[in-house]
This record gives sequence, structure tokens and C-alpha cells, in this order.
Amino acid sequence: MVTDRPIVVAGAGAIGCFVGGMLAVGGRRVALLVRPRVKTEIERFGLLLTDFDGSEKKLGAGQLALSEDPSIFHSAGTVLVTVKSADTADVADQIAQHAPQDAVIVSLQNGVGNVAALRDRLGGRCVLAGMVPFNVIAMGEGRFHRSTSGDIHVEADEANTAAVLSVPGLTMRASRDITGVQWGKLIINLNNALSALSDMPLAAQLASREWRRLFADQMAEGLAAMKAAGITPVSATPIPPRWTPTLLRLPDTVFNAILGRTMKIDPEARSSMWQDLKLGRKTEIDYLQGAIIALAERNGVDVPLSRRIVALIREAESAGKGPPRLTPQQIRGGGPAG
Ligand SMILES: NC(=O)C1=CN([C@@H]2O[C@H](COP(=O)(O)OP(=O)(O)OC[C@H]3O[C@@H](n4cnc5c(N)ncnc54)[C@H](OP(=O)(O)O)[C@@H]3O)[C@@H](O)[C@H]2O)C=CC1
Ligand SMILES: CC(C)(CO)C(=O)C(=O)O
Repeated sequence: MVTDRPIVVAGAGAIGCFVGGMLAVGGRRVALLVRPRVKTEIERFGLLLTDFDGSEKKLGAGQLALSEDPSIFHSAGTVLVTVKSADTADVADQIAQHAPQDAVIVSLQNGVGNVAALRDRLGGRCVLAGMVPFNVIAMGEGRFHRSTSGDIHVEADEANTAAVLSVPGLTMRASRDITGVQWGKLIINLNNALSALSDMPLAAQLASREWRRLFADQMAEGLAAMKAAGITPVSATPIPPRWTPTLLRLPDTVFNAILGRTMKIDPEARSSMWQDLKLGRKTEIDYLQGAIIALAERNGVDVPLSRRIVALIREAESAGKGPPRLTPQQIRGGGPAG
């Protein structure tokens, strides 16, 4: 890692603006590769980074470099990849063309395939996997809100990239089993689709046992597919993935007491997939439930609920009317997608 050179965020939206902004507040030189609309927003309002604990940080537009031109990678020491999974290949090509050969590339994306896609196109460069456990919502007018707790995990390396990138308020932990951590996150991300289909904030959804049971049933399918493939998912919380379906099915009072001890989640929290449907964007469903279905197919495991949820998300994407507000019963069957 080249520490005296800028950290360039490749594709700054919710995660990229929050993480890049926190690093800049922490005194790092940060540059954001952004779309013109995000550039205009930050130039006009600056960045306001708010947190579930009520704290906030302000940053003027002049405290970061902003550009829609990939030549912004030219002096990067570190590149943080924060585009949606479908854009990974394109952004990798831009990094390959413009970033120095010795820049360290860190994927902060969900899903389990982005690092392989980056390594394929960035042969010979140092590409590290990462996992962001917390949720960030783009609230508009330059405000990015972190609505749940947790530290970022970064694949352990000799240069200790995780420690070098940590600043007050944004801790990155080195992980020796980042593949397990990414599969563990994928299991949690199966709820993204339920949050998008329900149009409910995450806290309200998790407060409902009916929604938790649906999440647990989907998670059980995913865990069965992983077990058949010999994959051991690792949790970012003290609760092992194999216990999570049982925990989700518990009565509200017991569940709330355990959740309250393991993570903070505020009423604003909404999954990134909910944000995608809300804005009429294509979702990452193929990289989340899609990864489970592919694994299940290869290992002879049946995952009907995951298939049904993919169909419902595809239907919502094509309808282009935002989150369809389905009930758990409609999602389980008898709803619009056959
Ligand atoms: N939001 C969250 O709470 C969390 C998200 N994640 C993961 O992090 C990743 C990023 O998610 P999120 O921040 O929500 O996504 P966003 O869509 O908010 O941000 C990605 C941004 O990158 C832009 N972009 C894509 N390609 C380029 C390019 N070549 N040049 C410049 N800009 C580009 C997109 O623009 P455009 O839309 O115009 O293509 C968009 O503005 C995903 O894998 C997600 O699953 C992980 C944990 C939590
Ligand atoms: C909400 C969270 C943090 C977990 O599902 C997430 O990863 C996302 O929104 O994509």
C-alpha cells in the first residue's frame, strides 16, 4: 500500500461517499470517481455524514477531489471499489487503464464474485476483498446516513491495509477468512430483497416475527446450499450463521433482547436493494439470491423460496413502480409472480 498517495473511491454512491468522506474527515487525501449528478450534489452541499449514534461530520466540497473522469486514478495509492456488482467489470477496466500498477485495490461490495471479477481484469495487481456490515442511506443534499453498526472487514495482508485505512469513527479489521466473512454477509443480504419487496424500514421489518420467519426460511435454504458445497460462512457478529435462523424465529421479546446486544439499527435503515427499487435501478439480486441458486444447482439442493424471491424482484424491476409493498404471504406464494 502506498500511503502517501490518495485513496480513490471507484464509484461513489451511498457506501463510497460515506467511507470516502469519513477517511477525508480522518485526514486522508481522498478522491471520488463519481457520476455528474453526485458531483453536482457534493459541490453544492458538501458532505454531511450522520450516524446511528447521533454524531455528524461535515465536509466542504474542497476537502475531496471529485471527478467523473477515470484519470482521477492516476496517482492512487489505494482504490476502494464501491460500485454495484454489475458495474465491477467496467470500473476494473478503468482502474487497469489509469491506476498505477502498485495501487492496492479493495472491494467494499456485497456478493461473493466481485473480487474474482476484479482479479480477472487486474491480473498482477494486489486486489483485497472487503465486507461492509453497516447500512448507508443516501438522504439527498449531500447527506449520507450510517444507520446500523459494525466495522468493515478487509482481507489480511502484509501491509496491514485494514489498519492503515482505519480512522476515528471508521474501523477496518483485518480478516484471515474473508471468503467466509463474505459468505456470512451474503446470508444476511438475503434480507435485502425482503426489505425491497416489503417497502419497510429494516428495524420495523425485524420487529415482525412473520417477516423474521420468512427471512429465516430463506437463510436456511442458503445455509443448506453452502453446507452442500463445503462452504463455512463466518458471522461478523458473535452469533454464528447456523444459529441465526433459530434466533430469527424466536418470539419478539427474546429476539429483541439478543439483537439489541449484538448490533445497533436505527429507524432510517433501508437495504441497498430497497434504494435501488425506489430509484428505478436494476438490483443486485443476481449476485445475492442468484449466487445461492447457482450454488444450490451445482450441489443438488432445492431452494424454491430463493427462486420465488428472484422472480418477484425481477417483476418489480420491470414494473418500475418502486417497492411493491408485498406481504410475507404474497412472497411465499399466491402473490403476483407465478
Ligand atoms: N448501501 C448500503 O447500505 C450497502 C451497500 N453495500 C454494497 O456496496 C456496493 C455499493 O453500494 P451502494 O453504495 O449502495 O451503491 P450506489 O448505487 O449508491 O453507488 C454506486 C455508485 O457508483 C456509480 N458508478 C458506477 N459505475 C461508475 C463509473 N464507472 N464511474 C463513476 N461512477 C460509477 C453509480 O452510478 P449509477 O447509479 O449512475 O450507475 C453509483 O452512483 C454494493 O455492492 C452494495 O451491495 C454494502 C453494504 C451496505
Ligand atoms: C443493509 C445491509 C447492511 C445488510 O443487509 C446491506 O448490506 C445492504 O443494504 O446492502
